[in-house]
Amino acid sequence: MPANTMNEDLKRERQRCSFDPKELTYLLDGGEEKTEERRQREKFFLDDPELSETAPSDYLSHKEKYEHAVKKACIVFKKVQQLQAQGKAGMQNFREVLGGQLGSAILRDGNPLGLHYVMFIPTIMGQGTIEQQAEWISKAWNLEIIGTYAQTELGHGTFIRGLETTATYDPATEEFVLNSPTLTSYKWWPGGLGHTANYAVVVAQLYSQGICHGIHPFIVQLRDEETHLPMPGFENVRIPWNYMLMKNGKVLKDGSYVKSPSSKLTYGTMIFVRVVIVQDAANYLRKAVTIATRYSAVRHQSHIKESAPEPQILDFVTQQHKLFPQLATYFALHYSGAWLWDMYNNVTSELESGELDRLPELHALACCLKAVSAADAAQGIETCRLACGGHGYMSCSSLPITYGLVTAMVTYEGENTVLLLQTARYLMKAWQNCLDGQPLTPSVQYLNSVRRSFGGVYHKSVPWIIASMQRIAAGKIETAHRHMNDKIKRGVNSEDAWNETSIELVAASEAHCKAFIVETYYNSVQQIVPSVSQQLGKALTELCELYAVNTLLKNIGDLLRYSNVTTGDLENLQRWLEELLAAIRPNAVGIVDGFDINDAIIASPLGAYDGNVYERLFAEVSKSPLNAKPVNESFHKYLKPLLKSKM
Ligand SMILES: CCCCCCCCCCCCCCCC(=O)SCCNC(=O)CCNC(=O)[C@H](O)C(C)(C)COP(=O)(O)OP(=O)(O)OC[C@H]1O[C@@H](n2cnc3c(N)ncnc32)[C@H](O)[C@@H]1OP(=O)(O)O
Ligand SMILES: Cc1cc2nc3c(=O)[nH]c(=O)nc-3n(C[C@H](O)[C@H](O)[C@H](O)COP(=O)(O)OP(=O)(O)OC[C@H]3O[C@@H](n4cnc5c(N)ncnc54)[C@H](O)[C@@H]3O)c2cc1C
Repeated sequence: MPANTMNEDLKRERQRCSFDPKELTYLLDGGEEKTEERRQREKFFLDDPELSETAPSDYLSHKEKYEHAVKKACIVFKKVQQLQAQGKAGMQNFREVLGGQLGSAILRDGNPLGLHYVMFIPTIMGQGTIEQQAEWISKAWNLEIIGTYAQTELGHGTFIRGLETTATYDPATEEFVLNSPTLTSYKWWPGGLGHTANYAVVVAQLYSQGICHGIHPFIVQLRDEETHLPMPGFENVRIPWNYMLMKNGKVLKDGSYVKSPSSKLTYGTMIFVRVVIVQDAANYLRKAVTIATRYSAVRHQSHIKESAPEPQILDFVTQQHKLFPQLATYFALHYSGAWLWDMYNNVTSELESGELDRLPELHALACCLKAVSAADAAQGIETCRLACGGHGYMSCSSLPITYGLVTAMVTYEGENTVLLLQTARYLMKAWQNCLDGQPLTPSVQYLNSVRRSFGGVYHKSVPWIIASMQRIAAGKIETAHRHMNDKIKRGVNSEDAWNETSIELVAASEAHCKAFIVETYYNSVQQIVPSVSQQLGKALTELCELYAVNTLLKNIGDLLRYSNVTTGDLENLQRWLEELLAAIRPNAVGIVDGFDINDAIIASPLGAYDGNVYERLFAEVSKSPLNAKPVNESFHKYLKPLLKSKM
């Protein structure tokens, strides 16, 4: 590939952009200094020859992939320690390096230590007493032990009250006896459980004095610290009394049980990971949309006008309609995720001082935001793949693997439908409170005002769209609530009525979440615009408007059902959408440049900064071991005899 050549189309795109992409980068990183620190950090890892790929891991066997991943995870860990020693990395950077987009670029096939950092350590911090934290945290930080989070069993992932593993307290020896007596009680899915971890937080039903007290977390050693040989399996395994994490519920040495202020505090780590997922989903989406946008600026195909040369595929308005909403969705999830992170931190510190009031609202928001961000990012990444035609299907494009990582988010840490139903539970109570004139929490305040009006007159503004989406959400909440209560009045018991209404309940939850995202995104942009250049402010505003208009247009049926919108208003909305796509078009490449994702993290011939798509694609396929020899052995072994036999 010729060195230092830049694709001519991308050069032109960069000249057309109305703002300086660096300004966007600094905004997203939190300042120029932060950008510089991030870039240095990335360089520190990506320039390490031991971490850079000599050949794509696609061509390795499963076993080799695992061994390769462990080797790299260990190198990464040592490098993080070096940074920490120099005061250049904190907990947040740990997450970025080990779990964020940098981590996923270095450890393309998964991080064997991921669960150690994302769930094992946070569980000890959130559920362990001060003494237990003192005992376990430094060992875990220094990787003297490697942990995982073993909750899901073969028979149960969602319904954790139904877990079968038991931990029975024996006061005579001051030990817990752990048992997984059936096939369905085997722990199944925990990351790193098979070969990497030597300890786990095991979630089990606590029995003491003959009474079951529900699920609780226990630290269990899985493998010998020296030989790494597995400890005897989960049949009557004894662990010391103080291996039960007892910050919340406790068993005293005599076996009496002291209840937690809320049994749901045991579910705390899950809330933490759901909050983290919103940001991660956004970051994976921005990587995919960077690839697809740059590719679409470089790729020429077909005609718009027969007389003109083949256009960049980015000039097809349908292509813009595939990609630009994904650009906007990134920002929407980024700002909603940041908002949720702040709320999480505030509520967590309130919990520390015994205040539990805001936990239900946090749970309701974390559930629906995790579900919607995972689903929308997965769908958005798939749209980006399709937007790259055949080349997007190639594994080296990085789009299939990115989709694979994000679609897993739909299932893990609470399956999406199940989480939306948790939010629906909260919304049904909120609607009842609204009817009863009871106070409402901030995120559902809108129900009060929307209840009184069927809709305002159309005006071309995001506040009108927010109001419309709130009307849709309130309408759906009201309908589900009414339908469920009608059933109950007709004699259906409340649990069956809930199940029978659950399609509408899930839809209500999604609508509530979408209204929340649009409002949070809009408020964030309103706050930012005065502090940035007029050009960047305009670009950010257009993206926000696009997200709002496009989301509303995707819900035309609901809009017609729940507001007094006219068909003329819908035509106005469609025109507005088309105007926005045209306005964003010149800035599209500048926006993804502003994301400032290093080429090694992009890891796709379609999306590199220089736009040398075809040269890079060719270089990539040349790496396949299949292409090393002109004739593969299988020809002589199988094809040739078959061809001969036909002669
Ligand atoms: C630093 C390095 C980084 C490295 C980075 C590497 C990358 C790495 C990527 C990540 C990788 C992750 C990998 C996945 C790891 C797993 O997937 S771990 C397993 C996760 N499992 C789950 O999420 C299970 C989902 N299920 C559940 O959460 C619960 O069973 C359910 C669905 C919430 C139901 O629970 P339940 O006890 O039956 O509750 P339910 O009767 O429905 O409700 C009772 C009450 O509790 C409330 N409630 C339920 N849950 C909660 C809660 N959490 N809080 C507060 N209240 C709650 C309800 O709102 C309800 O309230 P009321 O309406 O009665 O007032
Ligand atoms: C990549 C990956 C990594 C994971 N890592 C871990 C880990 O490290 N540790 C760990 O403990 N677990 C882990 N898990 C397990 C994960 O948390 C569970 O798979 C998840 O919680 C879903 O539970 P399930 O598999 O039992 O699905 P199920 O609950 O069996 O879901 C199957 C279907 O049933 C539906 N359903 C279930 N209950 C309800 C309901 N109440 N109402 C309506 N519909 C319902 C669901 O919507 C879904 O359509 C991981 C899973 C994956 C995929």
